Amino acid sequence: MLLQPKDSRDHAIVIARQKFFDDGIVPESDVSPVILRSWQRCRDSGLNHLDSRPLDPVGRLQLAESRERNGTLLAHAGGVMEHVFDQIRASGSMVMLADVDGTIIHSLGDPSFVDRAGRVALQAGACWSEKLRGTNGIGTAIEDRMAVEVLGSEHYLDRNGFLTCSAAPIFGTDGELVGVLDISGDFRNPQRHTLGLVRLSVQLLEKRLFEACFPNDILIAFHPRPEYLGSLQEGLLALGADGSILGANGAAREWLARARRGAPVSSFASFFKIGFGAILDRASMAPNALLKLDLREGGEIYLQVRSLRPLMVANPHMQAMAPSAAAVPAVAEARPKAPAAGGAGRSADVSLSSLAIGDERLQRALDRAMRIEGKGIPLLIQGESGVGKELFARAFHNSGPRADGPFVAVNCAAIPENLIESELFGYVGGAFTGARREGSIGKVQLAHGGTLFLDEIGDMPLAMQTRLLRVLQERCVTPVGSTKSLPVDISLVCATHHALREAVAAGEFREDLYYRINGLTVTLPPLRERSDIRALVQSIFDVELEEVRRSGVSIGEEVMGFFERYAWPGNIRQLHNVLRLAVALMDEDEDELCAIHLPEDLFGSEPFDHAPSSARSAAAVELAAADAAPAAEGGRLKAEPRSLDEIKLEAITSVMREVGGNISAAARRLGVSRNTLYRKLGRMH
Ligand SMILES: Nc1ncnc2c1ncn2[C@@H]1O[C@H](COP(=O)(O)OP(=O)(O)OP(=O)(O)O)[C@@H](O)[C@H]1O
Repeated sequence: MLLQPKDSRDHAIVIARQKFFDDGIVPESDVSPVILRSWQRCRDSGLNHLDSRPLDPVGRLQLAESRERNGTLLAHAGGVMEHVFDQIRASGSMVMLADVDGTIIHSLGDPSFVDRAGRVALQAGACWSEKLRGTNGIGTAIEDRMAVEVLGSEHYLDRNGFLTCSAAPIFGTDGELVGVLDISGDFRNPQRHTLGLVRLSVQLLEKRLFEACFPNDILIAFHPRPEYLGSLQEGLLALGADGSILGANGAAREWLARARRGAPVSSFASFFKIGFGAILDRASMAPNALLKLDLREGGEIYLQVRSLRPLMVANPHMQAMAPSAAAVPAVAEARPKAPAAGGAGRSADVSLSSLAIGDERLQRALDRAMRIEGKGIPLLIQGESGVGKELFARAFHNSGPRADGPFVAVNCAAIPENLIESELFGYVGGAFTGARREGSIGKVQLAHGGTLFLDEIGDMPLAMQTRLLRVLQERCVTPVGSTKSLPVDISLVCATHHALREAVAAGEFREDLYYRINGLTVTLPPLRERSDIRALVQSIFDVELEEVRRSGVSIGEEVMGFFERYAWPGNIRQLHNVLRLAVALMDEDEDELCAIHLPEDLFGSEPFDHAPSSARSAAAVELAAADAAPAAEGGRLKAEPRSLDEIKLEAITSVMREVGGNISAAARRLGVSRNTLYRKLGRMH
């Protein structure tokens, strides 16, 4: 459309409306194609431009559900919207965030330019889909998947002619639509550059969503011109440790498609001339440096490695080299824990009696739990992280009458807040954006006839606590998006390392739910306070030896004494990992576990110089816990029994430490290529 003075432009649109609505003429020269396309869509769907019926906002529950589904989007959009609002505060405009259906889920600003009814229409809960409200910023941006400006009379419904709207669609990491950002104000006071501001804000938001989606992967930014690195125009790729492309932002997607002339690009290697391992080596030597690379298809590009987190986890020395990346928060593990490999029997066949190996406090907990088997009394297990709460829960299940039924574990702290509901209760097909067409069965339903284990129940959001309470009271579950309740018969076991009573007092945990889940509470002792450490060490060691088909290996008295005195901040999980690593480090001909098989970071270079006691420095304790962490994660996620490969990976970690994190040196020492080493390290996470 030609740029005209405001009044004459308004006038031209008003005339065009008359031609369109009264005479049925399509005024192509007077109206922009995007508006005209939208008018035609609205007319084809039977919408009357004179329609003035009031439109009710969606119900509170529906709004709450949408806000929960869009939790990640909301979390990142909040700051961006406030920043935008600061820029336009004086103009009396509103900033709005809508979901993919066009429902406003967050709005900022006071629309003093409209009456009360108009104000309601611009608040959270109002739906601005094109189907309901005709041509408008939000609805038309959704339909056309592009940024649009809808000024005054360009709105399809006469009654919306008081508005001017600038909106841009927000795309997720797979290029799917996740929402719309819109700025709306009085049509008599249009602001120049508003559409540009919306576009920029959406780019910023998409960038934040991208970074949040791949916190544990290698991120590289690139652009053909170095001055664009760090700008919103840069391409961003998330890569696995083997160089496979896990995600690309909009700029990267466009650019890759152009560079490969439409052919799919699945890995770094198919794109750049230089090997991925060499890039990472250079980046670890000079973090944040700009690297100039030659492309396979010709030409060159500038690139910056932003996050090396997967490699840093394997190699703590690299953290010091890449401080910006070190700040990337670890993402909670969304998958339920895989069965733990137990020293006192494997999790699949562990029973309450097999856990009893001599500690009195533990014995009391086991006795009490045995007494409530099969009686339908919920069990609450308390204790520090890593003391074996999940193993205890499995043992409780295996020892009771439901042993042949399912044991379903859910880690409430590990599931993003907006997914807990669908994870627990399931959903029907099409219940929300991103939902699988065939729907999904929730964990509560999966546990029907067996045991539902809710780990870290203290971290369950309040809204979910209410829903869970209803399920426990009514013994029925209603999947998201369904109206049908399904009966469920479950035995409930919960675990927490929080003092739940205090959480109740602080109003963070529902009191009624607290009483419902703690029919019986047992508290498992921390490892340092157990009197049966020796027996526990021996039984875990035996299982680890068996896994690598070894026998006839004993534990040196010096080491055993150390184990008994050590503070074990990571409890049995840490002990388990220390023993697993020790077995991997022992040569075939060695028949005694001694100090040299233990992680240096745990005990220092002279293992027994630092008598372990509560007097140990906090830093040393932290180191020990950190040392156990990578293996702990690996151990939790992998199904038993462990393969030789997994044991090798743990040995690689140790060589990496020895060579100070130098990938090339580690590769030389291990006799493999750097790429193989990166691949193996990547597989660990
Ligand atoms: N009695 C035991 N014998 C052998 N291994 C054990 C025992 N108890 C726990 N473990 C091992 O310790 C690790 C941690 O156990 P588990 O996951 O049950 O602890 P947790 O208290 O639930 O931890 P968190 O609070 O972090 O979820 C697992 O690898 C498990 O196999």
